[in-house]
Amino acid sequence: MIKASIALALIGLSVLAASLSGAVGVPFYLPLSTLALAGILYVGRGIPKFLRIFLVMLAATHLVLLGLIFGAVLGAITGDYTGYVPPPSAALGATAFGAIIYGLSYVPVVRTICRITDRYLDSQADSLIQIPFIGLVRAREGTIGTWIIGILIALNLAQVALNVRLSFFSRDMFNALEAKDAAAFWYQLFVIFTPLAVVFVIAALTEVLLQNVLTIRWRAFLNTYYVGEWLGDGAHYRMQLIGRGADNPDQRISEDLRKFVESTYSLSVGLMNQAATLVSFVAILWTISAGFTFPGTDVEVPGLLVWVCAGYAILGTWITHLIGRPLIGLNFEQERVEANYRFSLARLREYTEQVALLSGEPAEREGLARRFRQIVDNYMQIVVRLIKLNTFTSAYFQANVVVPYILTAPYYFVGKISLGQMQQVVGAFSRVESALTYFITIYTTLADYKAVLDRLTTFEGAIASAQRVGGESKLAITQAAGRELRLNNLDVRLPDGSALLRADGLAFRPGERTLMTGPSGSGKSTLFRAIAGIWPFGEGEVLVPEGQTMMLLPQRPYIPIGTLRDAVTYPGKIDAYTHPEMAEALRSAKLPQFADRLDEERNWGQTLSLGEQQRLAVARALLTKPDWLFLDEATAALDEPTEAEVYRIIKEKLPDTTVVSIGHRSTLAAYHDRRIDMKKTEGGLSTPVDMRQAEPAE
Ligand SMILES: Nc1ncnc2c1ncn2[C@@H]1O[C@H](COP(=O)(O)OP(=O)(O)OP(=O)(O)O)[C@@H](O)[C@H]1O
Repeated sequence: MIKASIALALIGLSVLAASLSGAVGVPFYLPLSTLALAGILYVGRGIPKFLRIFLVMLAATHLVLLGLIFGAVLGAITGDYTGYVPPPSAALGATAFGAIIYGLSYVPVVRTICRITDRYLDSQADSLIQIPFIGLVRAREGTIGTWIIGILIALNLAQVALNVRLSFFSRDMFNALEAKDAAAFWYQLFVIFTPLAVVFVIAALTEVLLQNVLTIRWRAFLNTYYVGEWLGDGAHYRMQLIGRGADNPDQRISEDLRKFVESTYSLSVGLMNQAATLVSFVAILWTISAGFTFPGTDVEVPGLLVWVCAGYAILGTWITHLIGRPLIGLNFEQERVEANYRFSLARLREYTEQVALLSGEPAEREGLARRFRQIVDNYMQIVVRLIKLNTFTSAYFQANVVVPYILTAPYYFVGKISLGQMQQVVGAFSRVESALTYFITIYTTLADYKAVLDRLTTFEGAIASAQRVGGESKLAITQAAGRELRLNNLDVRLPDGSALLRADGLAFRPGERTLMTGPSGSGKSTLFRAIAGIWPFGEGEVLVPEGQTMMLLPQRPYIPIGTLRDAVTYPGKIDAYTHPEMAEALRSAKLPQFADRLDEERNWGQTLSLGEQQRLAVARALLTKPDWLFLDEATAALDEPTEAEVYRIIKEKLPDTTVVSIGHRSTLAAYHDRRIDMKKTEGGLSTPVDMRQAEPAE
């Protein structure tokens, strides 16, 4: 609060300096505006780092401008200064921008942007960067990002300054032409223009290079961060259990992060560039307009050209908006129908076998054609709209060429301005006009950017709730001495809080093979999830023998995209096992035909039958040799003789592994020593009952 008041007072000071500058002059307002900017910098120490970079760079610009102005004053005294004299308003502009940036740090949406951005700028990760002429430099990633953004801001401001200087070159060159002064003309061309043009090209190239380096490094950092948060501590699974803001994480991580980085850069630096351009060239137009009278009258209008230019830009943008407005909805619709079509194709690719079996190709073709027709129909509407819009914008752009001449010609003919000044107005007019147009049309980009920001924040929110649910879970997995796995006072619930099952004192003993049976939906798989530590809803304790490894095989195993070697070693490291070990595991798991295809890369999840996928998972278990192996209907797709063979192999190859299975087939009982049946109690709650104890005859 105190800081905001100080900043407000400083902004007031800077405005006061602005209003008095005309009356009191440079010596008065320069120290005042410097003091104001220094004050804003001082109170701005607490604002987000991203905004602070802009503040610091503006302060630096302010100092450079001050230097130029003092140089000019000094030059005027000694009489040999011929360079560019920045108007006092330029230094004041820097102060005003500083104040605006400080104010922005209080806007909620800007704070959200800075929160995501500062994550990168504060990154402590050790990193390397290749700097031309210096070589590889080691620094913290956040420091590298901060420096690149700082340099990019400086380059953008330098380009604005160069444009301003070039507009004076244009004035002087045309004045030389008008005066038929050949020496002055060549001087302007070679001594003034050429070095400026070289600097301009170098600045533009450096900007392109740095901008691309920045966006990819920034995106890489955010990508690692978001993927880490999403996958960390099982948040990805819990997010879909609680189901809030969890849709399409793929889009959020790939698309939205890319758009966030690109738009944050282009909007922030772009806005600053356009604002600086606007202020600089408005100052030029304002100065040249001095003494201009309203056409046909004797009334002097201060800054006449500025008002005409603003009116012209607003009128043009307004008409563009009226004609182009439907394009926003049409483009949105186009993205939607394109996405629908893409999704239909991807779905067809996934279910190609089912479609072929049902001879569903004609139906698919018709469905695809219908969806594609939507693309074409919408596209045609866009084309019609674009033609209307282009008719106006082309005419407007053509008019842009002559309008400034029409505006200034009368003043030129009466000798109020020189040909050079007329030329300078033409350039300044187009820059002010395009800067104003940029501000007015940016809202469509902002709407898109806001949507990206919302998707990222809801995604973060979903990750945070998933982490909270995990952290606050009263369902404890405790490592304990001893060799038994024991459930103490365990109440497992559904995500909505309703009770699902209760187990107290149930123990799984090492070496004993246990089969869990029970009606579908009674909670057998959920109990496995609780034991594995991924189910957060409920309370109680699962005592796990200390230091022992656990592996759970679900009914449909996950097969990653890649080689068979990737699939069989998942989630372990690919080089954790030798080629013969993997081949042997596949042979033991009754997949001998794949033993020499380990390096073949294909979508194995789609190629292998469900039974083969289940045997592949068994091969993983044979390689991993866990202390505890939980099989959740993990052999349900196998024929009975193969299932029997798989259980025999597990017993033979993993003699020290304790097996707990879930299954419905009665034949499974033969491979287990003990049966636990999930019974429903009167309240609808499930509870595991030890059938060996309950029915000793079995
Ligand atoms: N993420 C979830 N959200 C809501 N309810 C769930 C969720 N996961 C499971 N359930 C519910 O919990 C109950 C138990 O499911 P679970 O898969 O554990 O049963 P199961 O005994 O293994 O069944 P089956 O023998 O058919 O595999 C079911 O009624 C199921 O609908």
